[in-house]
Amino acid sequence: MANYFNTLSLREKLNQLGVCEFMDNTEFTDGVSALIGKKIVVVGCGAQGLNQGLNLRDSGLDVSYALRQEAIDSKRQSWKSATENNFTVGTYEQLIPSADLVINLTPDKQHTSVVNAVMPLMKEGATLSYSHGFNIVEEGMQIRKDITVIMVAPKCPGSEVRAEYVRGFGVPTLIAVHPENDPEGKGWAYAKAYCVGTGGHRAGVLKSSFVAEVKSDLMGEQTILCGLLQTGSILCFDKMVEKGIDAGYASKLIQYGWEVITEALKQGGITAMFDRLSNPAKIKAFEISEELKDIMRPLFQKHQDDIMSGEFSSTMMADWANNDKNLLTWRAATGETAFEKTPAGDVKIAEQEYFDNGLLMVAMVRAGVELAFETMVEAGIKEESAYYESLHETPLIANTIARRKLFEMNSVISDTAEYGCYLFDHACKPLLADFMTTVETDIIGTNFNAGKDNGVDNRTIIAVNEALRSHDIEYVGAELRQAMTDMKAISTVA
Ligand SMILES: NC(=O)C1=CN([C@@H]2O[C@H](COP(=O)(O)OP(=O)(O)OC[C@H]3O[C@@H](n4cnc5c(N)ncnc54)[C@H](OP(=O)(O)O)[C@@H]3O)[C@@H](O)[C@H]2O)C=CC1
Ligand SMILES: CC(=O)[C@](C)(O)C(=O)O
Ligand SMILES: [Mg+2]
Ligand SMILES: [Mg+2]
Repeated sequence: MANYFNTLSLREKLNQLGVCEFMDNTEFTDGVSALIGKKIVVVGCGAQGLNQGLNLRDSGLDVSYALRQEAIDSKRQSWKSATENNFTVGTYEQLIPSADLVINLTPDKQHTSVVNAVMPLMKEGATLSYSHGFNIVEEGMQIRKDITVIMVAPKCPGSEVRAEYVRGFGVPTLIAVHPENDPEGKGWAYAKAYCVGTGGHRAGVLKSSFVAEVKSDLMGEQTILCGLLQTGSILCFDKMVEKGIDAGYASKLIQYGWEVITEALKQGGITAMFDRLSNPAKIKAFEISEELKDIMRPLFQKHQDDIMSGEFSSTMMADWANNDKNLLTWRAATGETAFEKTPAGDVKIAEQEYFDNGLLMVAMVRAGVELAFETMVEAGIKEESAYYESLHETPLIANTIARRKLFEMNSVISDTAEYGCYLFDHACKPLLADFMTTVETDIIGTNFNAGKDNGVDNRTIIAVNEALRSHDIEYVGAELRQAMTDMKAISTVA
């Protein structure tokens, strides 16, 4: 198999990268009806598998799980998750032949072997679905021509797919039909019904393509969503401890700080997040984020270039062939960092304090969100897709860090995202080394406003406010958030 994207002409590459149509509510008036009475069989019951299945069942659909024999025999976690939630569990041979929709939610590295095992068992005219385009685009997997191939990709970690659904909201979702596999023309009806079943239509849905999804998802996860939050957590923690801040305090400020500051981001964009700072702090955080953007821009561009060329995929697939040696080594090393090994202190931190004592974190979030958005759009990804993949998903990843630090984030995200996160982290830490030598506790660990009056130069604050609100991400974000009428505020740790 060859990388499907690399077989396309430049014109077709740009066409497929540019597929992105916002689908408003009127597109979903049929709800889940296209899938009522259909047998849905989910292969894999992990982060996405369990949580999507719970949502689909709660939406009235017939869901069961086909697990690999060894998961059943040795009662692995996936078997426990499916049976403890009272789902029917069976083998491929037992459940696939009668399935109308087979949802493949196994790890990307297993897709080729899983699809090769499952496809011969699928009945004529069945549908196969993915939540990430890697197997089709980066590996060029060929699917039997009578099978419809669709994608429903939540722009969110599995745990939050469920958490937002339970709150009565949902998560932004990209849906697609593989142009090579829509023999009966039913792909979009199935993809829309499946998307409604997960609650995605309440947050926002883009009619996308396998190419547009994979090239943006890899970029978002490697840079702003996981990579920068990992690098930022480690660098900020080490800096505070180096400067004598209590380690328990430093740990708590970071573990919960990303969630608190990005809750403002989720509700009102970068402008709203910066508005939580005093004027002097806003100007300082703006200046820091401009400097961080200049330092990190080449690294963001390198990640996007390597994703577009297929260089990233071949690097990661070499590790698959080497039994995930790098992934497992880097996962263990992350667990040994001081931030991961220092529990959050039993200390009260007021919600506002996370902003006043965390200017560097606010600056990192702005720098990362804007850089990821700019780099994706420059590479041919449309703004709506880039928004969901950068600004909106950052708070959802931050929710996982608030639960159990980087361990939780790296457990809940896919192995593909985790691998890319470590690649970014290894390159970004040295890149920021010189900058970090200039950092004092006034921008991370203590209240920036202490001992200062609130005065600023009028022209400076006017220019900063204009720069923050005039970024393209703020316009597309305001539009997309208007459609998020069901968005719920989450209670953040004070
Ligand atoms: N994680 C996330 O938040 C997101 C993931 N995605 C995509 O969703 C898909 C699933 O990812 P994710 O939920 O993270 O995966 P997980 O690693 O969380 O779960 C994988 C599941 O597949 C099973 N599995 C592992 N190896 C095999 C195998 N060889 N054959 C059959 N089943 C196997 C595992 O069960 P066991 O090991 O017990 O057999 C587990 O149930 C991927 O395509 C990913 O890119 C998309 C958006 C976000
Ligand atoms: C959670 C998500 O959207 C990721 C980061 O793309 C993934 O886990 O692959
Ligand atoms: Mg993603
Ligand atoms: Mg991903």
